[in-house]
Amino acid sequence: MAAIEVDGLRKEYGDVAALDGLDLTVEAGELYGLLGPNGSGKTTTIEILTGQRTPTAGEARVLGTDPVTEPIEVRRSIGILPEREDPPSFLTPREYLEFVGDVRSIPDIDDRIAEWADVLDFRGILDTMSSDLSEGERQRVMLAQVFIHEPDLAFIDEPLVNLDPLMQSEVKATLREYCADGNTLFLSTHFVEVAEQLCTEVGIIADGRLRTQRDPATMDDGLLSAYETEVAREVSPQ
Ligand SMILES: Nc1ncnc2c1ncn2[C@@H]1O[C@H](COP(=O)(O)OP(=O)(O)OP(=O)(O)O)[C@@H](O)[C@H]1O
Repeated sequence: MAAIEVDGLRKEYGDVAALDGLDLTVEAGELYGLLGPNGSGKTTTIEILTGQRTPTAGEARVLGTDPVTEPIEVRRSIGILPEREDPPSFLTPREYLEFVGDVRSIPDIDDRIAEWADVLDFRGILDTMSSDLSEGERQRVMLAQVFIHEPDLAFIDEPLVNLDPLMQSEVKATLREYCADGNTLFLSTHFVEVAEQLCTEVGIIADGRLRTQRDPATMDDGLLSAYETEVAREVSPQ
C-alpha cells in the first residue's frame, strides 16, 4: 500500500483553482518533496491530506484512510508541521510538548522530550517562555512535536525555513534517519536545493497540477533544469 494516494484533487477558493486535477502517489519510506513556486498549491495539498480542508473534487488516501471522511483518524496517525506555526507564546517548550503528550496519549513523554531536545539541540531552552525564543528555536520545538509520538508518516511545510546552516544540516540528517527507519515524509518547499539535496522523490507542482515526479538523483540535467522547464511552461505555454 502506498503511504499517500491522490487522484484528481481539485480545490477552488471562489474563482481561484488552487488545485486543478492533482494526481500523485508517495510510496512508504520515501522522503518526498512537493516543489513548486509561490501559489502553486503546496499548502492546499498538505491541508487536504491532513484533514484540515475539504477538496472541491477528487479523492485522497493517507495510510489507507480518507482524510475527508475520517480527518480525526488521519490526524491521530500522522505528524504535522504547518507553515509558520509556533508553540504558544505563553508556554515553555517543555509545557507545550507535555501538552502534545496529553493530546496524543504518550505515556513516556518526559523521556521523549529529553530525547528530542537532544536530537534537535534545544535542551538549554526547555524552560524558557516561547515568547522569548528565536524563530529557529521555535521551529526546532515545532519539529520535535512532529516526531514525538513516532508517527509512520509526517507532513512538513517548508522544514528548513528560519534555521541556520548548521541546524539545517542537523535537521536534514534527522529527516533522512526518520525515512531510513521505514517511515515516510511529505515535505513542501519552494527551494530547489532543499528538494535536490534531501528528497528521494520530488514532485514538481505548477498551477495546481503535478508536472513531473522523479528521483532527483536520476535527473541528468539536475532538478533546477526540470523545474525551470515545468514552471516556465506554465508561465509561458508557447
Ligand atoms: N484560504 C484561501 N482563500 C482564498 N484563496 C486561497 C486560500 N488559500 C490559498 N489560496 C490561493 O490558492 C492558491 C494556492 O495557494 P497555496 O497556499 O496552496 O500555494 P503554495 O504553493 O503553498 O504557496 P506558497 O509557496 O506561497 O506558500 C494561491 O493562488 C492562493 O492565493
